[in-house]
Amino acid sequence: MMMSLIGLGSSQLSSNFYATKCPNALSTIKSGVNSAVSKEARMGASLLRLHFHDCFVQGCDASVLLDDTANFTGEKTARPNANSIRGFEVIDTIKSQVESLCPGVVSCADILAVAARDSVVALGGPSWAVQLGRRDSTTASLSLANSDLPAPTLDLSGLISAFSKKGLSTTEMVALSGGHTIGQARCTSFRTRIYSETNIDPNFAKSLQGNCPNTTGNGDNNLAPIDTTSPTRFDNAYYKNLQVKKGLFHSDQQLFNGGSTDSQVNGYASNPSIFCTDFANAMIKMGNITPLTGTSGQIRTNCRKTN
Ligand code: HEM
Ligand SMILES: [Ca+2]
Repeated sequence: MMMSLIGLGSSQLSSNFYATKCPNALSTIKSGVNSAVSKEARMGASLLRLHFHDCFVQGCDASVLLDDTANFTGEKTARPNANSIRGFEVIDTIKSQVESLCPGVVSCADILAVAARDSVVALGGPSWAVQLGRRDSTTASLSLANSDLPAPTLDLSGLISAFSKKGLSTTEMVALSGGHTIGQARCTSFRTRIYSETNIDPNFAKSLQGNCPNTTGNGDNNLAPIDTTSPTRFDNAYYKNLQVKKGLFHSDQQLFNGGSTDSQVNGYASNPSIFCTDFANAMIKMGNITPLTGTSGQIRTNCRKTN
């Protein structure tokens, strides 16, 4: 008994945290996600990415959701987030439903973790038991968002160290990168790759150039699917694309470029169920990055601002 009370960090989270405190919390979140994803499939991708961008900055504490104000600087203007992360209105809607059900009980950080899982499921991917009991930060970090969220220009060694800094292994990094099986990216995130790199399928590069002009400032926000084959299906096509040099980002193609992670990409490309298992386990691990628990932090009433 004493041992479980003394439990450290992520071991304080549990999958039944809201079972008596707010029994309908999880079904309410699931309905909110399903309704948003049925209106726009891409929203599933955007919600998955929100959880990732939360957890890599100060841990999974909903810091990413805090709005900038005259006297508060959040993470939304960080380079990887600005003009890019989305889904805040969906989280607002879910939060207000959960608040009317159980005021002051369910954290924004937990809503992000559950919404990420439900998004993956809604798009045909694996499910997992989300660990719960995270609390919300009263702070955010623009500088950590700029330094710790991986850039699409990173080489394999940079990707490995960005994940290692968060306690995630190279194997987990390759599995989590499979999140790029869904969603869209802006021209500015892949322009250099499609005009200057040689480890890219030439026809793939040419077709992307049509909607992403070479000159910076032209079409910067034009979108392309990250998984060119099935952008609204959570499958293993991302890895199959890498095998034929159709990774959209420089960083994606780094996972299959003659280096140490090629064999894992081959494994996931040929065995989708191993990818799904590894992805689910790595998501649980990512969701355990330095949560606030116990009496740390707070349960925000409005995910965009502290109480
Ligand atoms: C491995 C290092 C990673 C890098 C360098 C990276 C980089 C990026 C970039 C540049 C974009 C496009 C942003 C834009 O152009 O607006 C993007 C989108 C996305 N990323 Fe990643 N990412 C990484 C890992 C992850 C992980 C671990 C996940 C989730 C498990 C993830 C999920 C997504 C999703 C779903 C989108 C599309 C979002 C949407 O359509 O709204 N990424 N990523
Ligand atoms: Ca955070």
